[in-house]
Amino acid sequence: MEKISIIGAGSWGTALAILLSDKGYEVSLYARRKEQIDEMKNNRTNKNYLGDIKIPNDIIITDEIKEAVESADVAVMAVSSQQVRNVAESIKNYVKKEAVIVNVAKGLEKGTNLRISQVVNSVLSDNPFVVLSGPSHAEEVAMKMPTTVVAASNDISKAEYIQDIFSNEYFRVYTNPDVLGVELGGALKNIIAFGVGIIDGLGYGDNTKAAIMTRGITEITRLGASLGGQISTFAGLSGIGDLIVTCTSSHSRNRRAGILIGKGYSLEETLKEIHMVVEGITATEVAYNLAKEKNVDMPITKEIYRVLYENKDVKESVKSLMGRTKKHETEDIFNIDIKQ
Ligand SMILES: NC(=O)C1=CN([C@@H]2O[C@H](COP(=O)(O)OP(=O)(O)OC[C@H]3O[C@@H](n4cnc5c(N)ncnc54)[C@H](OP(=O)(O)O)[C@@H]3O)[C@@H](O)[C@H]2O)C=CC1
Ligand SMILES: O=C(CO)COP(=O)(O)O
Repeated sequence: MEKISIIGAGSWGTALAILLSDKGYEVSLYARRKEQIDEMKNNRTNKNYLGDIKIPNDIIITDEIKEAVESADVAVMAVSSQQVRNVAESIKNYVKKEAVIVNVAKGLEKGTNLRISQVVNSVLSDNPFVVLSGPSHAEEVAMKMPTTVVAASNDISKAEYIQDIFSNEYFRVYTNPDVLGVELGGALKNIIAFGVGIIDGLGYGDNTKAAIMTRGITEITRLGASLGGQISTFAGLSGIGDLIVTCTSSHSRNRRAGILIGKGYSLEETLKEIHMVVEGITATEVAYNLAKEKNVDMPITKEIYRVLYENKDVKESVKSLMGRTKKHETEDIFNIDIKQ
C-alpha cells in the first residue's frame, strides 16, 4: 500500500487525508503551527478549518517536513497557491524523485503569472506531476457526499495512478491530459465566484448571477484557449463544474468574500472575516495581466480587478458591464475556433 504525505492541514488537506486514510493508505498530514498540531493530536479535530469532523487515529500528524515526505510515494500540495513554491523548496531535499506530486491548490502564482504545475516543475523537475481539481468543497467530502473531480497529467498513466488512489464510493475521479485547461479552470472560476458574491452582496437577484456565471465561463474559456487549453476541458468538471459549485455554495470562501465586498466591507475586513484562503483575489491580478499580455477580452475579470485594486465602486462596475458595446453572444468562442 502506498504512503501518502499531505502538506498543508487546512480544510482541503485534512478532508483528503481522511479520505485516503479511510481507504487504508498510510497518511501523514503536515501542519506548520504547534498549536494546530496539538489540537489535532489531542482532540483529533481541526476545529478552525473543518469543525467537528473526526480525524482518524491512523493519520500521522507532524510538523517535521522530513518525516512527512521522506518515504512518501505521493506528496499532495494542499496549501494556497502562493505557498506552493515554499513547500516545494522545503521538500526538495527529502522527497523521492519518483514520488508523484499532486497539486490541489487552485490558483496562479502572483509576480510570475505561472500556473502551479510550472511552479512545481521549476523546483521539483524530476518528479511526476498531477493536478487534482473539480467541484469539491472540503466540508462535503469530509461528510462523504458524492463528489466528482478530475486528475490531469502530461503522463496519463500518472493521472490514472492518482485516479486509482483517490477514487472511492463517494469520490469519483476522472482523468484528462489537459493540465493547462484543468489548472486554469480551477483558478479562474474563483474570480467569477467572487463576482457572484458581489452581486449577492449588492442584493441583485438570480438573473444577474446567471449572467455573471455564463459570461464568466465564456471569458475563462477565451483566455484558456488562447493559452493552449482545450475548449472541452472548460465545459467539464474543472471548468463549468467547479464554477457552478463555487458560485452557488455557501461553503465557498471566494463567494463569501465577494458578498462582503458587495456589502461595502474593505478588502482587509473581508480577509479577516473569512480567515481562510481566498484564491480569487490573487487570481484576479494574474488573470488581468495574462489577458492583457494575450490581448484577450475579459470584461468581468477586468471590472473585479478595478474594484479590488483601483477602488472602483461595485455598482459602477455593474453599470460598466451592462453598458458595453452590443455583441453577438457566441462570437468570442467562434473566433477562438477560427484562430485554432
Ligand atoms: N477547501 C476546499 O473546499 C478546497 C480547496 N481547494 C484549494 O486547496 C488550496 C488549499 O485550500 P484550503 O485547504 O481550503 O485552505 P485553508 O485556508 O483551509 O488552509 C490552508 C492551509 O495551508 C497551510 N499553509 C499555508 N502555507 C503553508 C506552508 N508554507 N507550509 C505548511 N502549511 C501551510 C495553512 O496553515 P496555517 O493554518 O498555519 O496558516 C492552512 O492550514 C487552495 O488553493 C484552495 O483553492 C481545492 C479544492 C477544495
Ligand atoms: O474550489 C473549491 C470547491 O471546488 C473551494 O472554493 P472556495 O475556495 O471558494 O471555498
